[in-house]
Amino acid sequence: MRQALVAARLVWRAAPVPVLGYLAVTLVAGLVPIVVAWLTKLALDRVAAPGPPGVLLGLAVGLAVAGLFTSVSLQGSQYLRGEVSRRTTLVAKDELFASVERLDGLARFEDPAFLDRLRFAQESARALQLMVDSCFGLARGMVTLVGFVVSLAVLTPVFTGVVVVAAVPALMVELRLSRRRADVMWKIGPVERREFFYGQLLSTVNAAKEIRLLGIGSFLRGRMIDELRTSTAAKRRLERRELSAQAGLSLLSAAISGGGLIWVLVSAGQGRLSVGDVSMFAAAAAGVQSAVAGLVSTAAGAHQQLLMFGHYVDVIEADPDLPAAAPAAALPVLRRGIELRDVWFRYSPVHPWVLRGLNLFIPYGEAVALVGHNGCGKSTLVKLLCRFYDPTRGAILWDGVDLRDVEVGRLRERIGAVFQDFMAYDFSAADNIAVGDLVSLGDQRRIETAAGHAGVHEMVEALPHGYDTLLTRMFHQDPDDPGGGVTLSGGQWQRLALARAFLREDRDLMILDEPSAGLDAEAEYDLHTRLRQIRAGRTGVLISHRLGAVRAADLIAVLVDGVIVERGSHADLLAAGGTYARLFTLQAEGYAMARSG
Ligand SMILES: Nc1ncnc2c1ncn2[C@@H]1O[C@H](COP(=O)(O)OP(=O)(O)OP(=O)(O)O)[C@@H](O)[C@H]1O
Repeated sequence: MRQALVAARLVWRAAPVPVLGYLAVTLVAGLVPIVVAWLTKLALDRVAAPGPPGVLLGLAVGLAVAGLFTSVSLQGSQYLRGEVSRRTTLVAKDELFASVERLDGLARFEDPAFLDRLRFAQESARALQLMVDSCFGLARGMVTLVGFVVSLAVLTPVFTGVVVVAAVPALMVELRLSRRRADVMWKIGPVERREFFYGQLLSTVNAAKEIRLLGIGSFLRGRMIDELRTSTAAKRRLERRELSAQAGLSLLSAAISGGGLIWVLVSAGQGRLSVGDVSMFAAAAAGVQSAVAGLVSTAAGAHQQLLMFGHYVDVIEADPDLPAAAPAAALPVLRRGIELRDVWFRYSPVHPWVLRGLNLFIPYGEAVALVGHNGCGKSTLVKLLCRFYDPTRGAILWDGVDLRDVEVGRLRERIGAVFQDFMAYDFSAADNIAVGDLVSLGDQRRIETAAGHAGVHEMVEALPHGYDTLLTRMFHQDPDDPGGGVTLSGGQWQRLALARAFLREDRDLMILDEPSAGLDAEAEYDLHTRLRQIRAGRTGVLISHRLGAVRAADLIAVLVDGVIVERGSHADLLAAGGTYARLFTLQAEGYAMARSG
């Protein structure tokens, strides 16, 4: 019922007029077969016992009008159906992705069950029309059924009862089958998602290099086909089961019709029924049975679509993934600093601890560098600062205010960041930068300044269409250009991501996670010099494995096994002779050996 209500409200909101028109045409179309059957019976009776020709003519005109309506209504209902479909898909998709956008954290996107649900929800959003079709099909079937049942009951009440009662097991069987179908679709959801993943992998340019060099194309194709075989086998099993159940139901209805036909012919032979009655019986018996069969399978279809639509409802009504404080506290402009107080974190109860009671103070106006081995939790800490997850235990305090007490959007407005796995959007160069702060969309001066800070302005200007150059070869630059856009190098992309972050340089906190990993030595030196100038006196967190890049930081914190084991300036840490000193010396020796060797 919940799904049905949500669906009905959505369809009504999206397309009230077309849906009413579609319903009206559908209901009238449900009446037409009954009208035709009665007109035919009356015409045949007139032919058998001739009367005034005007009556026959009137019946013939009536039949012609019914035929005309059938063909016109078919075109009209197809248009209205299309209109309902277009409008509902638009609204449903918008609503679905608005709900996905409302998920503030990342955990749901790492939950396979949620991802399966989301895929079904997307399919349901596109196929909402099928549900409307089924419901209207039910209404139309009911109109036809009631009309024929009444017509048949006039001739033979007993036979009518048998036909109607025979529909009950059919309905039960079909409903069971539809539940089973929805069950199977849910079970094979992950299989289909994996198949889709392999398909994507085999057709994207990013994977193409490695797949070709390593020669793993047929291996991946094999895996894709294995997944497809698994889902196909499950569907085949389901359809065989459906086939045998439906064959049984067909046998039942054939036996009932055969019995009825024998009775009618015998009665007509004995003169108890007219030729028109026989034709009425044939039309009504076939009409009732096909209406019952249609109703049963439409009801089953609607039932299955509702079950699938349940995933859509679950997604749009999903609880927030990060608890929201009510009322939310105000987030002050940062003046003292950010404190991570005894922070424990693991990605889920089944994952190991990443942070284990970490304490760190990021003072206002200072640059703090995080250093540590791969996988020690540096990027995780950054994700907690942006509140993509909440600490499992402990707290993060922004000038004393717990991040959990403020609205997530307010917090993120105060942060600029370049993530280690930054995005390369298939947009123009200008838009790739402008998404860093949407108000700058179209503000060429701001975009160019940010690009200048990131040392990428000249490169972008030299592109075939300057800032308007499309940075992808997936789409055409314009319809007359067969070549598509351009592809940037890794380092060029990284500078562009930096330009995006520089649009937010006035924010309270700037996070740079490996901002120079893809840059050449000169560009790296240049970047850090610029950063020092631009970010002087501002709060920042910098992560880098190149220790030369972090030595100028006000504070360097060394992370080992989820806790900070050393903190201090470059000089302090070198003097302390601990982990940082060892790592720094190793790197410095590497360079020195390279120079001497
Ligand atoms: N989304 C996730 N779900 C589960 N585990 C994760 C997730 N992201 C990271 N991890 C795990 O958390 C640990 C810390 O990862 P993190 O990315 O924070 O390390 P890092 O210090 O930034 O490493 P690197 O220097 O290699 O970038 C790793 O063991 C990693 O496997």
